[in-house]
Amino acid sequence: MGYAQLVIGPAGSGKSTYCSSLYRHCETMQRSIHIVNLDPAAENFDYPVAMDIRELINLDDVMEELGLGPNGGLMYCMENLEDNLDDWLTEELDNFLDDDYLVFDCPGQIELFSHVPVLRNFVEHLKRKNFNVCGVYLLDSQFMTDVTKFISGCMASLSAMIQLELPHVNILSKMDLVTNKKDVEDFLNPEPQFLLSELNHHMAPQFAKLNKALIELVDGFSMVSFVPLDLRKERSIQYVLAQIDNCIQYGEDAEVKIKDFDPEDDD
Ligand SMILES: Nc1nc2c(ncn2[C@@H]2O[C@H](COP(=O)(O)OP(=O)(O)OP(=O)(O)O)[C@@H](O)[C@H]2O)c(=O)[nH]1
Ligand SMILES: [Mg+2]
Repeated sequence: MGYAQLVIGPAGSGKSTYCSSLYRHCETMQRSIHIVNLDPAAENFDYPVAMDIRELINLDDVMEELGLGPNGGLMYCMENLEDNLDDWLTEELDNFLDDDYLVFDCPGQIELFSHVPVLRNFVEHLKRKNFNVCGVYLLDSQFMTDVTKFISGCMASLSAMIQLELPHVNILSKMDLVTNKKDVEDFLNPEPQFLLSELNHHMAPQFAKLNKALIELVDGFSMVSFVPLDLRKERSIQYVLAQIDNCIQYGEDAEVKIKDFDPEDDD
């Protein structure tokens, strides 16, 4: 059994920075973790890259040879990854041990988790290879200052969650940039009633029915919950990691072993 985080979220939401901070945190904790680059457009890395999509396909070559722009080129690369799940990915995964912990740093193009099946098939493949996978959705806290932005962020996260069908943890990134913590705290675990009244307050009266339907939808999926992440604080990283570990049952076997061990039995 392996463990994996699929780190997703809009462009610039802090995915790669999160991956490198997580790597350093685990290094300090003497915990083994491998970061995988799934972004064919990435160039600089703050973490050792354990596996790299750029070894499969090169974005510049694709753009030049097929006359595609950066986004079309990226989609082509990701579809190429999808075509190579059974050979390239399988071979690469064979390099890891049975209970290794992999973190996949994904590109930020929203298409990847809205209407193309690439990531979903990628995840299905990981599951077939016996990985416990968690979707880790990053949203920039800078976009979390009023209810309309919050709902729009929830919708994007929800569409990823539905598309991937994975245990899902929402993270509010870049908390160090938030000057007024109170503004954001309102949205970490909000009551549906609070969201609805805020939304009605922001929108013209003819949207009242739509607002109600939106809040019911978001509430119905019980996903209106974000874990704040402040990368300056070890404790914050540790807390986020514990939430994700819990989702993929990482460490539970170890815990059982400790619980089963009764020092009284020793004599
Ligand atoms: N202050 C602050 N800046 C951050 C944090 N995380 C990321 N950034 C900055 O936000 C920008 C984008 O960060 P990345 O980690 O590259 O974001 P990404 O989600 O990997 O972006 P794409 O790969 O392009 O989708 C960079 O300039 C980072 O330095 C954070 O926790 N605090
Ligand atoms: Mg990145």
